[in-house]
Amino acid sequence: MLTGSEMAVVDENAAALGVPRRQLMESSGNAVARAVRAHADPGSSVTVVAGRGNNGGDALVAARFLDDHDLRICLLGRPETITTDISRANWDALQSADYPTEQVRDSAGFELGDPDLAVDAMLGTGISGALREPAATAAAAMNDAEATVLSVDVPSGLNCETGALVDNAVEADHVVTFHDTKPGLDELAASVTVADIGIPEAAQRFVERGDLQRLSRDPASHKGDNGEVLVVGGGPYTGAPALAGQAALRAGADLVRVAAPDAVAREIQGYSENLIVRAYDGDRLAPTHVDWLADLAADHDTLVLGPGLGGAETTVDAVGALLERFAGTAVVDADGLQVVPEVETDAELVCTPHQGELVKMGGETSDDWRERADLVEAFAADVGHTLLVKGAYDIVSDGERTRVSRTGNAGMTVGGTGDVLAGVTGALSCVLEPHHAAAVGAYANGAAGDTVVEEYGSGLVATDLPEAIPSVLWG
Ligand SMILES: NC(=O)C1=CN([C@@H]2O[C@H](COP(=O)(O)OP(=O)(O)OC[C@H]3O[C@@H](n4cnc5c(N)ncnc54)[C@H](O)[C@@H]3O)[C@@H](O)[C@H]2O)[C@H](O)CC1
Ligand SMILES: [K+]
Repeated sequence: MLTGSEMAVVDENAAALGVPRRQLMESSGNAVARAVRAHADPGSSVTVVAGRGNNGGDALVAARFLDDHDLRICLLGRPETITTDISRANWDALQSADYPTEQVRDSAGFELGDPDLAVDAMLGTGISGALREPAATAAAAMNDAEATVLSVDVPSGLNCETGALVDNAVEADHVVTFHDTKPGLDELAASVTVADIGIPEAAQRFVERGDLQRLSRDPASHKGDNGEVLVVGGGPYTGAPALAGQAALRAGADLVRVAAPDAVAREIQGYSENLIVRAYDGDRLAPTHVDWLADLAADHDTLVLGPGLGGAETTVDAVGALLERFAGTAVVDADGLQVVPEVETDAELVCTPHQGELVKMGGETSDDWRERADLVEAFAADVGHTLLVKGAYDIVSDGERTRVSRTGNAGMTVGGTGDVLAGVTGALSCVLEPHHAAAVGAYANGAAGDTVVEEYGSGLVATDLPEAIPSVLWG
């Protein structure tokens, strides 16, 4: 099942893979015509009621496949107000070929008549709110008529995010929906057909630019709030937490604090005035710091745990103890990773191992990315957390859903790029669910690398990446 917004992601990913929406619409229209023929004999009367969006466009395509029917095509609105170029092109094609089209200017101008079958192509995934005129009048007429009603994609009036029906929705007898079923279709009395419209499986498997749409939508729980990130890192190393922090800021976090040992706090602050550095005593993380850190972490949306902490036993113990106390979302990287398989935590973790670290955690890997994807999925299910396994193809899995990001290049094997990824993923976790944050994080980090490699070639360094992140994420 796919919601309308998930469908839009897949749709744009298909376009990124070379299958543009116009081509999909041609397939949708063809599928609609097949459904019409299944429910209306040749020679019977068919009235197409098309809205001004792409849902209408699907039916305008279908009309070209229905020359054996007694056809009437009503557009709800003026052709100049058709909302998309591809729908307008299909409207124009009907004009050129002299199909029987009509324009409905207002509700008084609509007369359904008595067709054998009515095609409801008024509204699909683009709906908001109850049906407005003239769609409302047209829906009522379809519901009152004897005609068989065939809805395109969903009955007009079904909210494709929630599955809820508005009060004045179309009551469909049949629905032909595209690519996958939609929320709410199961509960209808209608028969539902899912048509394959030629969206490649890769549009769902690979993270592509369509996934970036997630950033402009949805995060209802954080309205206007782009998040506060706490980086717990540093000690033996100082660059890593600074890189993670700067990357989190470039990925849209409002505030980034870095908690670090006071022996290195000034040095970390010295890298950037944008970071807020909070110091704890000593020169590396130890269990005595956990109470203070747990309280601090609770005031943040996400925790990025690991960059530059080092692998001292006391530090690793402290990481485990901190995760036991933490109940939010944490991105765990580097030396923090080894505690994850054993730790008891209420936190949702995004673990970002490279393949060597994955094996140390107890996971398996393979040179074949498809096999690796299956292995990562199984291991993610085992540990009960999201894994982002870095490689030429990054694999992201929460144990059920598995995505592959193919951005990035050989120049990114330089030190520090993983710290950038952890920071970006931490910031995105403030506004997206962990699985999507990891997928978009992997994509954006690699795409930033692909941007800067053009200038620096194999001389690119990790500090080049954060600056390239904003244009990747927000164009
Ligand atoms: N996603 C895909 O892969 C494909 C989808 N196809 C079809 O496209 C529609 C979605 O098209 P879209 O243009 O985004 O939206 P709609 O046509 O559903 O509606 C937009 C249109 O409706 C007006 N509007 C919004 N709310 C209301 C309302 N309550 N009352 C009246 N009018 C309303 C809005 O102003 C716009 O004018 C999808 O369902 C598929 O059918 C592709 O063809 C194939 C690929
Ligand atoms: K519809």
